[in-house]
Amino acid sequence: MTKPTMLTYINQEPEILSTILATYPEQIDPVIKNAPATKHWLILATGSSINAAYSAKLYLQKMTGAFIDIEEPYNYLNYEKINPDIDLVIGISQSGQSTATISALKKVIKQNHPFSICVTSRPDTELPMVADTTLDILTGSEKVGYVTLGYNATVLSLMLLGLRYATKLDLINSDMEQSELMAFKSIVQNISPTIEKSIEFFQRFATDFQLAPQFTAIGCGAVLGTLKEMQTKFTEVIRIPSNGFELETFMHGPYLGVHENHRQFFIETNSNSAIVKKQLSLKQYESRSTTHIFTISLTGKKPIIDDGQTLELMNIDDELKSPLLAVIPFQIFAWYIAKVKGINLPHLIFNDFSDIVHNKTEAQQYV
Ligand SMILES: N[C@@H]1[C@@H](O)[C@H](O)[C@@H](COP(=O)(O)O)O[C@@H]1O
Repeated sequence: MTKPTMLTYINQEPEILSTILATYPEQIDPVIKNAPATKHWLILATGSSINAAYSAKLYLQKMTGAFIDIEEPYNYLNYEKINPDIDLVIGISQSGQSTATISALKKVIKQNHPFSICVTSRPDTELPMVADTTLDILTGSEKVGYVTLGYNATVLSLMLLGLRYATKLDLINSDMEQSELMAFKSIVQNISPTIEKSIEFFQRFATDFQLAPQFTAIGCGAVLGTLKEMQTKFTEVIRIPSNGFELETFMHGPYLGVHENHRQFFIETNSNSAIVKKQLSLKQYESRSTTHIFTISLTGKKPIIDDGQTLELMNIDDELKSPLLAVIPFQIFAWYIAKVKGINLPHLIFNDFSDIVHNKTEAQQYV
């Protein structure tokens, strides 16, 4: 049997995310069956899983009306004071074996006794044993450590958890629930065309990307998690300086690092006009220093600056759902850029890492 690659898993996203939708609400109902009404949520996760949490956060917040904090578990465990108002905690670990997430979740449960949910692809591991209930993201164990499928399955699973929870608590009615589901369906149906368009876009700019010494992605709102995932994925596989910055954050320091070979990606979503204007002014300013500016658009509008370097994706009216498609180009680019740069991803490196630093309860069997 041939070994799966990152691309194998990216190509499974249309099918698995459709399955997640098709099993709604049966998959989620048992998870929230005993959940009380809550107001202060805490999400603990690291790596791609915390990026997924940021991607779902604004949608979750809108649906549930809860205040949602997201924390890196190791820092939280060792330094932070636990807010006594936290009444629901979610620990996310796709492998179920990130040690800091397990320990931080235990600590919050011990102190506050909140309702606790584990989100994972492996319900048979350590993290689910700590929580009241487990939401399985239905991907099975992802054998490639540079996760792609698991990231997006986590984003959708979290969003649907929020949708069902809001329905259960009568915060939204069933018509609204159905219309949200229809919107998710049309986005998920668009994953395959988005993969194709992203590959075509990569092919057009393959040499430009291959020669890149540095990548930066910029955007705001719900795509904050996408920007962080771009940073994680590009660093993991392309292994050159790669950062994702919130729009305003970029304007307070990082802009000074621009140079003529800097590759910049701007993510455009259906934000309000003031944000659109501000982002455009930054893009125009940056284009004075580098010609390597690319835009990923989810607005359905023709680019204001028609520079031929815009990847026009589906129009997503509700910008809070944009992360589900916005990440696809970065996953595709990460895989193909690593390839053209001659990085042999199936050749595993730092194989003794987990054994020595104990970031996971056991070494992962990646391929
Ligand atoms: N290389 C992987 C990352 O891709 C992953 O995001 C992180 C967190 O993993 P988990 O979601 O299993 O807690 O673990 C590893 O470091």
